[in-house]
Amino acid sequence: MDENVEKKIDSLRELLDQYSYEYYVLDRPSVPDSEYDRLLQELIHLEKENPEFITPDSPTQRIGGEPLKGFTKVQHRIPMMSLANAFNEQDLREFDRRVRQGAGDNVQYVCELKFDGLAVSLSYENGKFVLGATRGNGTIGEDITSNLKTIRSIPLKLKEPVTIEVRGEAYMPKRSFEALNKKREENGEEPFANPRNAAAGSLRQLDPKIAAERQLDIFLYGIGEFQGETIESHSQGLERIQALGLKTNPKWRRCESIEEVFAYIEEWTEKRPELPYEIDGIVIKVDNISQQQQLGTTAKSPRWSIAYKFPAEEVVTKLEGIEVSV
Ligand SMILES: CC(C)(CNC(=O)c1ccc(Oc2ccccc2)cc1)c1ccc2c(N)nc(N)nc2n1
Repeated sequence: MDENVEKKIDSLRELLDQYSYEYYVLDRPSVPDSEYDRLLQELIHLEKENPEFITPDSPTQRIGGEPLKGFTKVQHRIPMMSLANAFNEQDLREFDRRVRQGAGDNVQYVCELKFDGLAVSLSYENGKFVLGATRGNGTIGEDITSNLKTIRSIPLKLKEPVTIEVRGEAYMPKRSFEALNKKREENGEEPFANPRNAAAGSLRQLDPKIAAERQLDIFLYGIGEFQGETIESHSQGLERIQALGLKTNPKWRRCESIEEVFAYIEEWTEKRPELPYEIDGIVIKVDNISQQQQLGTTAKSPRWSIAYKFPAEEVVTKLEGIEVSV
């Protein structure tokens, strides 16, 4: 009897993981929600009757148990760095000149959208999600594993049993932000100023049930440690973590020159309002890893990457009838 139950539980988990991946990572569900819910209820029922088969990576374990008393500290083996800023074309040409000076003229860049959320690190051991942490001060962060487990686009099990630590940005989509603030105002609570604060506030909740209601999402954009595999370029790294079942943002692009970087910035300055999530700039990275190592880092940020920040949007406030722009 137990033999069949275990097989049934495993096949339900596999199916639910696949459906969850299609819905939350690919944004391309192959079954209606009702089918997913029916299978999940069946798995919950089977696990209740056979608790000895419950494993931490089961889809039923996403919303953990009791609220935490506090967050334990986590030391990042590889620091989580911040980005130097560029505000105009001249800053970017300066960056390009410095990169060519340090790594030679044959350099390619990768451009990515700069997500305006909370930088987090996800650790997987033999393909199982074991630790999620905030960036903190770059060296010491906080263990928010139970809250990150509630983000449906974070797989509890990778498509391969690798040991890897990846970095990315947890964020609140614009629609979730508007819905959350509407509810808060209806309940007489203080609305969040922006999706970034809302995401940070949600991940700082001690009760995972609250984080689970906040409909957060994530984009992974970097690899920290990767046991047994060497990555030659940043773009190859993005493709590899996507193949593992992790959610990356598809809008990244390889650029052969700083002129192509300008074109990418132009394109996304225009398209920014249509995006379903906030971005506050564009991140430019040298693609080749050995050139990254040649350029190295300062104490705070890599010399091979820079963030072009969009100009702060004009906020016009009416003060006693006169219009002022701040
Ligand atoms: C580039 C990096 C700063 C990540 N990289 C690192 O944190 C990092 C960490 C150790 C590094 O190298 C070291 C290795 C060992 C010791 C010291 C440094 C290099 C980069 C970054 C930061 C924020 C980003 C963001 N909001 N959006 C996108 N799209 N990309 C982003 N990329």
